[in-house]
Amino acid sequence: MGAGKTTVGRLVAARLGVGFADSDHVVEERAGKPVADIFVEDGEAAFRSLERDAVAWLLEHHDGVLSLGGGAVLDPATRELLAGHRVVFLRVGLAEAVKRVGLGVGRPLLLGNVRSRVKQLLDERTPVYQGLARLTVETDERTAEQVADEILAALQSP
Ligand SMILES: Nc1ncnc2c1ncn2[C@@H]1O[C@H](COP(=O)(O)OP(=O)(O)O)[C@@H](O)[C@H]1O
Ligand SMILES: O=C(O)C1=C[C@@H](OP(=O)(O)O)[C@@H](O)[C@H](O)C1
Ligand SMILES: [Mg+2]
Repeated sequence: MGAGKTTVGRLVAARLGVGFADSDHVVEERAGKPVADIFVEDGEAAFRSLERDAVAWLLEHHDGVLSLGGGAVLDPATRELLAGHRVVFLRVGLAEAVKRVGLGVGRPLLLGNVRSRVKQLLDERTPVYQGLARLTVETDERTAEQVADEILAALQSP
């Protein structure tokens, strides 16, 4: 969270002239409410189930750039579906992630102590992200535009 997946994904899609989708947006559309409300009213397991279905649907039907929520790849079935896709890991450091997510409003997993939650999630998830990524891009001290440029350069080189 806060790595810039939604922001940078949209920029990369615009520069390539292809479609853009974000799994959180599809989940919100299907549920008819924001992610934060799904967590509070239905629980994380319900969110993960909607997320798994949304990602599976998007990987089959959406052509272009897809941004996932930060926890989507914790699901083994989702990881399998991503095999063969050009997965990009946007790496973000603890301090920068905390700065970007602010109070964590809209990101229910960060409520409470944002810094300690971000640290815990980075520690748990970084090996998963590294294992899946074809390309890893550092995002600290770079604008979203610079991150998008780096992804495009790397994906377009042979
Ligand atoms: N490289 C960057 N540098 C500074 N701010 C950024 C960068 N990428 C994204 N942001 C900002 O950080 C916040 C979180 O970005 P977002 O795209 O929602 O991240 P994610 O989808 O990975 O959680 C947004 O306010 C966005 O404008
Ligand atoms: O990391 C996570 O588990 C989550 C990340 C969020 O998306 P972003 O990574 O786009 O903020 C959103 O899917 C939900 O709040 C859970
Ligand atoms: Mg996002």
